[in-house]
Amino acid sequence: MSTDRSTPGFVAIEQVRYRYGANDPAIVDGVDWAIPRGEIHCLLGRSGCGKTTLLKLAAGLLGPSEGAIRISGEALHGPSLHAGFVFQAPTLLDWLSALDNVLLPVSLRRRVTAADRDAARDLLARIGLADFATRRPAELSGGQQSRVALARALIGNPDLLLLDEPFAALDALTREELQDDLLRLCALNGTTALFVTHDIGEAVYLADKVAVMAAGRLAHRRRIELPRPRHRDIRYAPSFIAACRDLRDAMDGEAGTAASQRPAA
Ligand SMILES: Nc1ncnc2c1ncn2[C@@H]1O[C@H](COP(=O)(O)OP(=O)(O)OP(=O)(O)O)[C@@H](O)[C@H]1O
Repeated sequence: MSTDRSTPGFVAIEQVRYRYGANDPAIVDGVDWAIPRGEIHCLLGRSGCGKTTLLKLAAGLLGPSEGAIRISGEALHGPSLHAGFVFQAPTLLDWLSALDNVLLPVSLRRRVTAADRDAARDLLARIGLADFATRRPAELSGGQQSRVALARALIGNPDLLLLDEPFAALDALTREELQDDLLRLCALNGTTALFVTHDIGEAVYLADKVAVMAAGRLAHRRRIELPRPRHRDIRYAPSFIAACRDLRDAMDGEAGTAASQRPAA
């Protein structure tokens, strides 16, 4: 898609509700959310509050029970062709090299060209894996596997990147490096991203805007005004710490509210 990347509401989630079964409670319960082109928005919330379900709705992997999801103004009726995905586990194919894993989305659609191979090598180089292109996943560390998964999601230069706690299993320092890789690659292509996490610091570091989800609703939203490009030193800035504290308070407040709304045992 070649429309203006500054158009507001590139991703528009409009009054969306979702129930897994017709008589089940709404897991996503009346969510409104607009993500302008080129922005990174983070969805923060405790385990089980509905984050992955909302991400699957945004991906078109689930269809809303009520409401609509639009990408660039068009209602989504199935898996989005314009989105790249990064899941909690890297989910690489063991028998393919790192390079061929990155090229997988292309090879599933058509014959891989020399230009595709160059693009994949370029992506691997940008995330520090230039010398690992021929290695199989088992010969890579967890952090390197996550980098390959990120490169695979970006190979088609998607307009939208959807990430579901992609770095949760990594140690803290590797996670910070991956966050920097992600910010660099998104900035390079103006990629719009929706990133699910339960880590407050990760959300503040990455996001233009953070939404706190509790019991299926977006209970609190906060724009993150920290300058870009962001550097890891910013994590010690008073404004960073204040944003983390505000979001933590929102999560604690919503946890109390959600608990008080649960039926008594
Ligand atoms: N396929 C399904 N069928 C029925 N219920 C489901 C299904 N998938 C998820 N749920 C329920 O929906 C609720 C929200 O799940 P979801 O995975 O969206 O939460 P989450 O916030 O992403 O949690 P986590 O941080 O632990 O991944 C949970 O109560 C879960 O049990």
